[in-house]
Amino acid sequence: DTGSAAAIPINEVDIAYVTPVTIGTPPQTLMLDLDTGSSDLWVFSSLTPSNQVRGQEIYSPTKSSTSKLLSGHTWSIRYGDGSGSRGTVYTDNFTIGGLEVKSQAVQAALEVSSSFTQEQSLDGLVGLGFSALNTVRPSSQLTFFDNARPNLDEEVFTADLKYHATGSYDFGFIDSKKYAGNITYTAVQQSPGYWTHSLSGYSVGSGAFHASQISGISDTGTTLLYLPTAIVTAYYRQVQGAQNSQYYGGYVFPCSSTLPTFTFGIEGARFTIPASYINYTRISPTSTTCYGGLQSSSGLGINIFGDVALKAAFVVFSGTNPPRIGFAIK
Ligand SMILES: CC(C)(C)S(=O)(=O)N[C@@H](Cc1ccccc1)C(=O)N[C@@H](Cc1c[nH]c[nH+]1)C(=O)N[C@@H](CC1CCCCC1)C(O)(O)C(F)(F)C(=O)NCCN1CCOCC1
Repeated sequence: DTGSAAAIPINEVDIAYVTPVTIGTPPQTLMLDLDTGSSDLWVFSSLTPSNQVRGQEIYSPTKSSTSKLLSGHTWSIRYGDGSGSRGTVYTDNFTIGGLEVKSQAVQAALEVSSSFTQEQSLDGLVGLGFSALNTVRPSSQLTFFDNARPNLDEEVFTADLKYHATGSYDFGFIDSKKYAGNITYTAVQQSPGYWTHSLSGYSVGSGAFHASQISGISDTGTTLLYLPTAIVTAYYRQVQGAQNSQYYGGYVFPCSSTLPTFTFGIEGARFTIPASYINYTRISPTSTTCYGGLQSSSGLGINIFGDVALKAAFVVFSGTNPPRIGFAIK
């Protein structure tokens, strides 16, 4: 089997991407954020208190003839930006882009934090990390990818995220029309459950390439690119008027600045992030100060290769044994 679905930016600065999925019988369509940085599939539901729902589509298990309560099971998750949710668990038929998993664990929210309530374009998440990270207790549940894997033509899914445009996620096949040249693969270390791998180095603008192993996670659910402070200061040293603002919690610069590109290595291959991706957003609609798409990871404890980096490439998440991740120019 295979599947293919759209990855649609939820706002004009690509803060996140959502994908249409269907749950249950008859199918209920929700827009979910496919997130390789976590492994819970959770949705706004008919069980979510109405004062916590603001425009989101909800999953109603009682309206689905194929839903089953996974009795006695609960879940609770906290994300890196402090947001979180918790609830109960059903199994039901779940489809992404024509690829169906019967009795997928669907985690129905009984409570969501305010940032989820405020994000009306996001009806929940599909965790595509390793199932070891799933928070359902007493027995943890498998991700959509892990459930689908035995039926996939190839044990892969791919991410083709785009700058200010709709991209795609494919399951079970690698679409050679979506990239140019070869795919360069590198080893993934799957503990504790992220797609953890190394970059082989970086360069700023037309500067020399600095070879160094930089370990981090490729995370479709994180907006920006977070790297070690030394690399980030080297980058912003090239930007007139840039400063690391305590007030804004990161590097800001005059929106009129000319930014250099940023290149990262995967083994021997090189991927260049255009300057426009790093001129992330104005700090407020009328401001002439802009916030960078490359920020320091020092507060996170982990380097995160988020959407700003991933949208510069065609990325193959390979569930083979051992797992690996591939990058190609597009
Ligand atoms: C633009 C921005 C200022 C950087 S943002 O912070 O607002 N962007 C958020 C994403 C977002 C999109 C839309 C609306 C609101 C928030 C962002 O990039 N958050 C990151 C990480 C971060 C921390 N600090 C700065 N950024 C995050 O938490 N990403 C998680 C998914 C998000 C959660 C909020 C909703 C959108 C999806 C994540 O799963 O990718 C993660 F990997 F970072 C994470 O937290 N994974 C949870 C891992 N646990 C480990 C223990 O077992 C359970 C799972």
